[in-house]
Amino acid sequence: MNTQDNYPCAVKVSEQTIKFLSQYEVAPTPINFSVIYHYLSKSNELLNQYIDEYISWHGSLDAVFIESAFLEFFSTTDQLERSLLTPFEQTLSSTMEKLQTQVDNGNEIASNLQRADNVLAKSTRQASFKPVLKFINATLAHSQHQHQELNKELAETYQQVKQLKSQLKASRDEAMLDALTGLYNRRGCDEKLKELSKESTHASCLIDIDHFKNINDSFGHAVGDQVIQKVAATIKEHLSSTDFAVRQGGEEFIVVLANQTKKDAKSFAETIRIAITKLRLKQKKTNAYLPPISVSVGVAEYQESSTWKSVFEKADSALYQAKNAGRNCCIVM
Ligand SMILES: Nc1nc2c(ncn2[C@@H]2O[C@H](COP(=O)(O)OP(=O)(O)OP(=O)(O)O)[C@@H](O)[C@H]2O)c(=O)[nH]1
Repeated sequence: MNTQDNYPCAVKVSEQTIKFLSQYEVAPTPINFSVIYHYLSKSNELLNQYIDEYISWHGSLDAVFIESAFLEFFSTTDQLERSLLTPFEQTLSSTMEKLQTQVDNGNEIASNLQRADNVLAKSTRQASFKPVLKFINATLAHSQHQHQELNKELAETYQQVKQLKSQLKASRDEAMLDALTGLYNRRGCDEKLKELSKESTHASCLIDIDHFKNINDSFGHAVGDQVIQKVAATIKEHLSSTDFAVRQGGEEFIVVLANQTKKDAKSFAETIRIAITKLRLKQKKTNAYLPPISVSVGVAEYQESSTWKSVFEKADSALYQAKNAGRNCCIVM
């Protein structure tokens, strides 16, 4: 059953999941919910076999087994969010709505009872109904109180799910970033490239710090790291909202300029190159200035029939030429 894009179907399976879990007296926690939701939607044959075998052998289910199924069949944060948190959040939200409707209905009944009570108060003949009315009122009040308490608990769980989702998003975003510079890493680069239109023209700049080994050798690795950070910050300052920058590794960076040509990229690369030559970096320990820094840049263009792999290879050849041409320059291919 494909519940992915089918909201009514997903709600139905969510409700069946809650019933199923309560039948086996297993709490509807996000993990239990997710595993059984997938089991009932028959989205994974192996998962179904795994659970069916356990039930036929033990005649029951328990949270420890369900957690083992979770570890076996669900692992990445993406799966976790898609398969577990989102359906769980939807079910919680629809359950809360239903409860609220019941509380509202209860309020209406309570006000009707109050009206009946007022009428009876004026009549001495119907006095025997009064204790009955009182009993119904007390039962209703008790049930409403329970509903409200349950709703409060569900609202708290709902908040926890929301928090978990934003933590997952933060950790997913973090996994796409380079820890030293805050630019995208290779994985982030792959993800960002997927967002670009395959039919448009884009440009790529490959930027490499010149003679970086000398900086490390003369001032140490920590200063080398600070130079990398400074160059990354300079690149970042010049990006528009549609561009993105990547630390490809070591002292090499990629900038992708969305919907721009290699001519645009050349002028962007020149701006960056000049800005970097103007940096005046001081070593904190000695207060001495570091020698001027420069970068070489290779530019290549993505067109409709290109692959990004071929574009980066072209940019790499252009960068190689820029290094051979004496560095501190930009070559377009
Ligand atoms: N500080 C620091 N150094 C790094 C890092 N990653 C790589 N390196 C160093 O960067 C240096 C790169 O040196 P090379 O590839 O020879 O290039 P280069 O000295 O910049 O010379 P050209 O590119 O030819 O101008 C090596 O010494 C690496 O050890 C890093 O994360 N931090």
